Amino acid sequence: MSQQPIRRALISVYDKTGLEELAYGLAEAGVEIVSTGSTAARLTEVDVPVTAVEDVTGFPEVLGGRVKTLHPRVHAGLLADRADAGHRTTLEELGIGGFDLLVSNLYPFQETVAAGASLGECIEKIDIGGPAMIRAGAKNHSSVAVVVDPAGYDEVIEAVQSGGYELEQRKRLAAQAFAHTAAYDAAVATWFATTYAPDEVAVETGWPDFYAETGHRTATLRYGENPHQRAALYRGGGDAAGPGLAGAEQLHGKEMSYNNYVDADSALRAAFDFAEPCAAVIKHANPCGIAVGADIAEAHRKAHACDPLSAFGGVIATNRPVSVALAEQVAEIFTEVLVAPEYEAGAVEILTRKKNIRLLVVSPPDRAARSEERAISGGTLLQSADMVDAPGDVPSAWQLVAGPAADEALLADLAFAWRAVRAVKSNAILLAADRATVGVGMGQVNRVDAAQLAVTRAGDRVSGSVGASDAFFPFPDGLEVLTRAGVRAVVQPGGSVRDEAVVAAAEEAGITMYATGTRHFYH
Ligand SMILES: NC(=O)c1ncn([C@@H]2O[C@H](COP(=O)(O)O)[C@@H](O)[C@H]2O)c1NC=O
Repeated sequence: MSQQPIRRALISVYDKTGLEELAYGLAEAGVEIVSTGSTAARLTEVDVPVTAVEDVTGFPEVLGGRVKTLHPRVHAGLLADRADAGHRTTLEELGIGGFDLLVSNLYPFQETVAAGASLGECIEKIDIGGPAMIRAGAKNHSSVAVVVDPAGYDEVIEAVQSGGYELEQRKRLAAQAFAHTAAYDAAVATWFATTYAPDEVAVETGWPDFYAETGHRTATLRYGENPHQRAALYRGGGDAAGPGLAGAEQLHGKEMSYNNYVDADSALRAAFDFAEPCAAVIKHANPCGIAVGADIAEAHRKAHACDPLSAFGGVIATNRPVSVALAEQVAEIFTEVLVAPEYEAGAVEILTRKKNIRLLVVSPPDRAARSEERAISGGTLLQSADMVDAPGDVPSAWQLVAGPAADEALLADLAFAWRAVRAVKSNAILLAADRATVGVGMGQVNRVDAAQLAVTRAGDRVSGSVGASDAFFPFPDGLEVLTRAGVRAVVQPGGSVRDEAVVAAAEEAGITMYATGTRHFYH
């Protein structure tokens, strides 16, 4: 029999959202309710008949709640397969009632850790009895329905009234239940490995001996990077309510594609590296323009001007609300995605004149809070995010290695170029003027070609521009491509064994060159 009537329910919930309505519905349908301590107290307060779990177990709730439901009378009731004659006989002989429904949610361990509670409080918020019950009921889904999310309470009432859940529904509920306890256990294990009981290597390096990433599917995508690839979006469990692209709200446009997400993420990374109003235009995860401006519309105008040809069909991110002026500009350009922290009144109406543009609202991503992951065959690489706060990222920490010191305006352009080059795939050379990119050489396998590409793209604008190189010049040749074309100042990490020759080339060309001591590869 696929449908399983609900006659007896065990309710043990920390989060009491929707509890009363659920209990009224169950009581009205004549379902017997068994509950733990404060869940039972709440139901009694609202006049719902309830049996205390202690009356079922014949054992008091003890040790400050550490032992409430951890009892054979509870677990046999959850684990007995009603289709198994032997199980039924055992329950009868022992006088144990079976449960048809378990409603439970767990102590808020993750929230307690996030709130900075003491280690002792965090330990106390590790739920033991709840996961044990949930896992028991979920294993025995042929007989028991397990509900772990208050959002499912309406469905519980519907099921009770219609004669119980179908087997397929109980299987799905069990799948959700195991996902719930798995994410919970992953959070506990991660906290032990990182904070409470890290091993020696973790203490020394910050990398725990255990790593778990759990997530919920929030979208299936039409396809992956190419039409023959399948793809979906999962939102990180630890990040569930957090900021970032995976939780962005889409206001308009077609469904986001896999490549849209990748490009929008690169665009956000670039735009939010700057404190001033900044716009980044991205294609294939590389910038075709980044600029800062007095306001966001000016920033976008400057970014777009870098390479209008490539900006066609691009993805734009801004680190400021989209103004009406910006909306008017973007509405004129074929744009796949615009992602921003907010849209000012009227901006969305202007942009939606374009049927296909995807408009996303995003809370600023907190990249520092997460390790960056990359799948490799058979494993995963983790690294801390490359932020713009490395020691050599502040111009005051740079070393002047050639030519005269830059004046304020030149230094501002160099500082802009140094930040912006981080958004360019290596090997990267970026040329800028007036705090806007004018030529980007990206993704080359040698630095000379990257320099040549940047110069070619900049065209006439190369003369008087400044250059940034994501890593040192291994030979003078790459730098010479820039100086011959008219670049007047360069910032680069330095540190090549041939630094002397590179500096000599800069001196000979009469340009200013700074060394940052910090590298920003981006692959
Ligand atoms: N120890 C136990 O036997 C036990 N059984 C259930 N719990 C949890 O206790 C909470 C409900 O308790 P109360 O009804 O007292 O608020 C639920 O989050 C449930 O997951 C337990 N608590 C922790 O492990």
